[in-house]
Amino acid sequence: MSSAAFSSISLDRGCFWKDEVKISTVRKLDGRRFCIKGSVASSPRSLQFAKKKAQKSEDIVRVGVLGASGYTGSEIVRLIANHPNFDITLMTADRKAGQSIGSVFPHLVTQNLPDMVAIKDADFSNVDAVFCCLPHGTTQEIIKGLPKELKIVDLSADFRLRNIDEYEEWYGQPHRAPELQKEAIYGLTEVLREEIRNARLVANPGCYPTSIQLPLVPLIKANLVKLTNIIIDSKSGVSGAGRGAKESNLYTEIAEGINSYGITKHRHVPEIEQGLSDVSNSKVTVSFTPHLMPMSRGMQSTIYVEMAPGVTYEDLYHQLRISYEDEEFVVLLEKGAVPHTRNVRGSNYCFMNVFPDRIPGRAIIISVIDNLVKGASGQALQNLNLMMGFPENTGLLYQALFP
Ligand SMILES: NC(=O)C1=CN([C@@H]2O[C@H](COP(=O)(O)OP(=O)(O)OC[C@H]3O[C@@H](n4cnc5c(N)ncnc54)[C@H](OP(=O)(O)O)[C@@H]3O)[C@@H](O)[C@H]2O)C=CC1
Ligand SMILES: CC(=O)N[C@@H](CCC(=O)OP(=O)(O)O)C(=O)O
Repeated sequence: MSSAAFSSISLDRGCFWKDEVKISTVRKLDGRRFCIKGSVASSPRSLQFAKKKAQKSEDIVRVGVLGASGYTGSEIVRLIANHPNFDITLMTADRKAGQSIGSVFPHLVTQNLPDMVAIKDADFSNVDAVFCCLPHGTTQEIIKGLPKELKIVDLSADFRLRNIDEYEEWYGQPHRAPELQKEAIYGLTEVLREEIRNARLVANPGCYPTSIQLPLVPLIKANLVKLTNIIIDSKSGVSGAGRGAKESNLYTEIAEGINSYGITKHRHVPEIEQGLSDVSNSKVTVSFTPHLMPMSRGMQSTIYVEMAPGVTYEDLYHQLRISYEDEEFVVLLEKGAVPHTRNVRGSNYCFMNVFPDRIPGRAIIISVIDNLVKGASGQALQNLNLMMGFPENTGLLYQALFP
């Protein structure tokens, strides 16, 4: 089926309400229907009700956002505005310390939140959990100094690599909190859900590794693809590089063109290889080339694989279908439908599909996410929901922005 045909297919979501809780029914693109159990209401009236109800039962988690003045921090603030059980009690910034969130991000001006403070002035006595949205390197020192009872979801790369020598090799600096590294759980939600549920410190995956591991992990686990010769070509929106001013990210440098970068040495390579090796029980290596696209958010990974002997494209499609049919945020499109970044923009969904290559024995996989949501803050919220015992989808049921 062509991409034009895909635009006429609807996800056919329906819903009903029970005790102010929204129960959604969804028909996946292959026609089967399932229920999203107990999705919390997202209408403003019901949201207020849910918050009041939660306050009564003291079911509110007090959340700190470290690095709220950055792109991923501000996405956390946007998402939590729709969360019935999470309240932000602390936000930090560096250069923008002392400012309100609305003055730094005018789209968040309606949020009635405390001003952002410098980390050194942060008071954690009113905080149960933090999202750490800081640059790598800085993060290890800061997390080391946080109260030990805090639950932490770290969006940086500082605790993703189990091997601290590998961290030093790829990040060019020694690991400054190796004792915490041992405790950290890698936060690829759909793959490590049970471990994440019981974790105190979660290392949220990088955006490229999320878009790549979600399709490859089930296929590698099922021994359907060869572990050699995996070629990955990824493209990212510019927000992937953060809000800090850099000459190479000026409009004039980015618009009307694309460029590859980090060829053979991008620091997500060891993270991708660690995740794929874990599920195959042998060392997997990949060729990975990222590209910068003239768009603000969105990410696509195109993955070329050689299938194991006797395996067909139909087997890959079937495996992805059974792996993700009960997952809310990973959607395998109908056969032939092409994933578009714009169809996941602003949402926590990963859309994917697999195509037979014209070269016998090979297949092409495409997956798309919003780098700031499923690739960062959305997945982080999904993880904190699990760590705090709430339904994983709470506060995350946004459809993509369109157009
Ligand atoms: N952008 C993306 O798509 C993704 C990003 N990530 C990771 O998430 C983390 C945050 O990324 P992003 O939001 O894009 O980055 P930004 O550059 O947009 O924001 C960084 C934040 O950290 C603060 N900060 C910077 N230096 C310090 C410091 N020395 N001490 C305290 N605070 C500091 C900044 O404050 P101020 O602005 O006030 O100076 C700002 O709030 C990074 O580790 C990034 O790699 C992960 C997945 C995807
Ligand atoms: C477009 C762009 O520059 N993207 C970033 C990746 C963003 C990300 O996920 O980085 P972390 O591993 O630090 O969390 C990069 O290539 O470095």
